[in-house]
Amino acid sequence: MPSLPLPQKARSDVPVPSPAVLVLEDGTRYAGRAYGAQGRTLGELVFATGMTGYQETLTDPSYAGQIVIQTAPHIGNTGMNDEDMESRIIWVAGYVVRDPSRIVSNHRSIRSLDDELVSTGIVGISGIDTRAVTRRIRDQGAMRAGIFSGDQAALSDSEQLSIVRESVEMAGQNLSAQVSVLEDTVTPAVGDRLGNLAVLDLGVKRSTVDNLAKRGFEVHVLPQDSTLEQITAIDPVAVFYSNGPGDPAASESQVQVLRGVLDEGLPFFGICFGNQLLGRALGLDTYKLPFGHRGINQPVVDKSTGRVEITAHNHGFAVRAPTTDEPFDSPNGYGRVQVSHVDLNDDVVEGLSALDIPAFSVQYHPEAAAGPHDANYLFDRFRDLVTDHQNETKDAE
Ligand SMILES: NC(=O)CC[C@H](N)C(=O)O
Repeated sequence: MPSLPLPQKARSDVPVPSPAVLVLEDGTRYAGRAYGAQGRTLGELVFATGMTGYQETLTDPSYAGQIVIQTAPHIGNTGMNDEDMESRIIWVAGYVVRDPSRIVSNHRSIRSLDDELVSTGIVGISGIDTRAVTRRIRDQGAMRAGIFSGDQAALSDSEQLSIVRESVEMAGQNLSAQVSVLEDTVTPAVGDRLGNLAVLDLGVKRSTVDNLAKRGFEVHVLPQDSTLEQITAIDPVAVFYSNGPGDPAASESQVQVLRGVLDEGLPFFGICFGNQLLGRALGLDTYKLPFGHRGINQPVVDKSTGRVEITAHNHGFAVRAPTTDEPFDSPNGYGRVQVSHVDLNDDVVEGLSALDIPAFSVQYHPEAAAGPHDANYLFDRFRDLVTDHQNETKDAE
């Protein structure tokens, strides 16, 4: 069983670490030390390669149901603060790190990551060679896994493995209800007010709301099960679908609502899960990637300009679209569609643009926190789409 060595001799001033084990569904086991809360947790094991931004990763609702492995070896050194939360809580199902920082050193830090994991009940494991686990997932594909510590560490190897193998797969899961707001929450526009924006909250991040508000939208974050009537009731100038956890193939009702939005002619922008649901509304399928994209240095080309952006990603599914530079017809009759962005590592579709209706989306994160801001122009593109649409509607009157 591959593992990093435990300290050989316990020092009297350092608490003796409790053992923990990471068990993959293929039967591989990695021994480590309990980190954060102790007990048992199950989820899809995914690796994130960002060298910064662990707080933003942990609080990104798109990670619900997933055990996150950080390839960055040293985690927790800047502690936790109130400003970098992407949502109100930590969403990961479990956390796998190599070397947790023993001290917290940042002027903004108000608590340690370890304390936060304990107080919020997130079961983690440290002392793991996270890059070795990552290589395994890269070669074998995404897997279900479990972390067992505390009394759960005493279960036999075969008991632990069968618990992992009986756990739920990510494919087919609709997790939107777990992460969404229950009531409309409003963030006022910053600067000149463009109008109300209806944001369907499938797991929206704070940075996205801030970026939209800065473009002049009064941002109404609406529950994930909002109907078309509830969306149009706020008199929106446009509609936005957020990022979020789960399998886009399992979000039928949100796809139907989006078709209603497109039929109304309302301008639309979607990010990540929102891109996948636009794809489905236009009549395309989604599929599961072998191990997903999660990091902050993915090269993506914007086909309309030829410009390459370095971008932040967090997705395990993608849209299947014809691999052609030419526009193709939407199978659902929404006119021509163009694959607007492509990942240069693996040619995965990273953006869609409808040419005959005011709708576009990207699979990656223009709000990038942490991460480069190369793609931040997409929020301007959305604002311009909305103002152009407003001008065209006025001209037609
Ligand atoms: N960040 C997201 O919106 C992720 C979308 C979807 N859950 C996926 O894994 O592909």
